Formats: sequence, structure tokens, C-alpha cells
Amino acid sequence: MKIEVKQLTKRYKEKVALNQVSFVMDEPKIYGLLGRNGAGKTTFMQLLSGLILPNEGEILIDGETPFENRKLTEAICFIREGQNFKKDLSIKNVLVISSLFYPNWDHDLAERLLKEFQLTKGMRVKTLSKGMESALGIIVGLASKAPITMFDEPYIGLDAAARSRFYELLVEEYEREKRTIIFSTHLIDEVSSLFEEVLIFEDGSVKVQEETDSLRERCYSVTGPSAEVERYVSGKQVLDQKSLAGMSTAIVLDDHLDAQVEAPLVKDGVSIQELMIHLTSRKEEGVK
Ligand SMILES: Nc1ncnc2c1ncn2[C@@H]1O[C@H](COP(=O)(O)OP(=O)(O)OP(=O)(O)O)[C@@H](O)[C@H]1O
Repeated sequence: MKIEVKQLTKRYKEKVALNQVSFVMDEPKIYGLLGRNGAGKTTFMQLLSGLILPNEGEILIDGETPFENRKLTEAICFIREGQNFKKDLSIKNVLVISSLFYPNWDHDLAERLLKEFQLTKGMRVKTLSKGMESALGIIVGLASKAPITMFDEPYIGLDAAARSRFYELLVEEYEREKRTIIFSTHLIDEVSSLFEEVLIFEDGSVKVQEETDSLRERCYSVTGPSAEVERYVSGKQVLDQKSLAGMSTAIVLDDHLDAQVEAPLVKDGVSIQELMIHLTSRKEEGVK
């Protein structure tokens, strides 16, 4: 499904959560939503799910707005950090309700994942540990087979082994049947290898939208004698630079792919997490 975000603004009283944001997600991919706390990621996902209305602008999904649009809302599954299900429901009823709501519901997958995450149908949501409740959200998200499936920090309380299994299952399901998966996370190093495209939010705007591979190529560090580094970075976007004893390291976001660096300079990769931190650092706020 094609998602078009046009001049989208959402305000909460005087707080602008999203400010004139425009972008397109035009094909099924695994999209990573990154950004500092309060950058606007959850607000965007709530707007995309049709849970709230924007103040200005619009989101179009295959040309239609999601708010009060049953045909679209059953094509969207939004799994949040917690509180996805009513506390009094049993797991069995969560699955029944989900299967009635989502037309593509995969019963066999849900059953398989229940076993995998060691949940039993008789358990009630209110008796689940944080990790078990997250596992239930993950099961519903994957088994919904919704053409747009969103996970907003979906793994609270899940241990590292369970998180790693979730990532594997996500990729397996995606490979079996491509769909738009939008994944918001702060565990960037852990998850970024899954993303085909990343969107970096900052203070209600989208600062970067790019294929992960190209972003990885464009962002790198250069180390060497300070004068050589200065010469190299001249005219380039420098995200960070440190110098010590005549040597410097600069982190560059190059306009070009495949930049060549000649000796004595040394080029090294920069992780998506590091890139995000440098791009959205708030040094100007005066940390003393
Ligand atoms: N219901 C609300 N009422 C008032 N302000 C809100 C509400 N929801 C979000 N905000 C504000 O809007 C801004 C964006 O919040 P949002 O939850 O979208 O950020 P986020 O990027 O998802 O953050 P996090 O990574 O911490 O989950 C924040 O300043 C937040 O305080």
C-alpha cells in the first residue's frame, strides 16, 4: 500500500508533535523509525492508524485517509509498547478478536508462535509479565498479516534471546510475504540490520529518509593528521569532529556514495545508531 504523508501537523496544546511533515512510503519494506524521545514517531504511527486526526495536512493510504475508514483500519495493525489488549481478556479471546478483525489473520502462525513464546490460551492479559504481554503483541502483529504492520518499541520486558527470535520471525514472515513493516526503536544497533529504509525524526520533523545501505555508505569516519582531515572534510557535512595531539577524527555525512579516502587518512564505518546520535544531538541546549 502506498503511504503519502503531506504537510502533516499535529499539535497538543502549544506542543507541536509533528510540524509540516511530508514523505512517501511507496512500497512494502521494513522501515525503521528512529529519533530521540518525543521526536514524533508514536504520533505519526497513531495518525497513520487513524486513531487521531491531524491539525493540518493529511495521510493518504492508497489515496484514502485512515480516520474512521474501516477498510483501511483492518489493513493496519499497530502494536505499541504495552496496553495493546484489555486486561480482563484471556489470550484465547485476544486471538479470536484479532482473527475477526484482520481479514488476513494467520491462525496457524498464531498457534505456532504461542508455543514458541510459551503462552497458553487460558492465561489472562492481567496475569502476564511485561515480557509475556510484549510477546502476545508480537504474535498478534505478525499473525495479523496486515499490509501495514507497525511495531512501536514492542519488546519491553522481553529478554535478549526472545528479542532476537522476534527479529528472526519478523524477517521470515516478511520474506514469505512482503508487507509494509514500520518499526520504531531505540535499540538501533540491535535492529538496524533489518531495516531497508530509515526515517530519522527530530523535533517533529523528518530529518533523513533513506535506504539503509546508502546511508551506511554515506556516513563514515575519517581519521588522520588534523590538517589532512580538515582538507578532506572541507565542503562536506561534518557531524562530529574530535582532535588530539595533531590527529583528528571527523564523522562525515557525504553527499556522494563510495567516497575514496587516500593515505594517510583512514576511512571507517559508522553505525546507524552513531549516525542518529550525531544527527540529533542537542549540544546547543547547553549541557554543562
Ligand atoms: N496525548 C498527548 N498529549 C500531550 N502531548 C503529547 C501527547 N502525545 C504526545 N505528546 C507530545 O508530542 C511530542 C511527540 O511525542 P511522541 O510520543 O510522538 O514521540 P516519540 O518520538 O514517539 O517519543 P518516544 O521515543 O519517547 O516514544 C512529545 O513532546 C510528547 O510530549
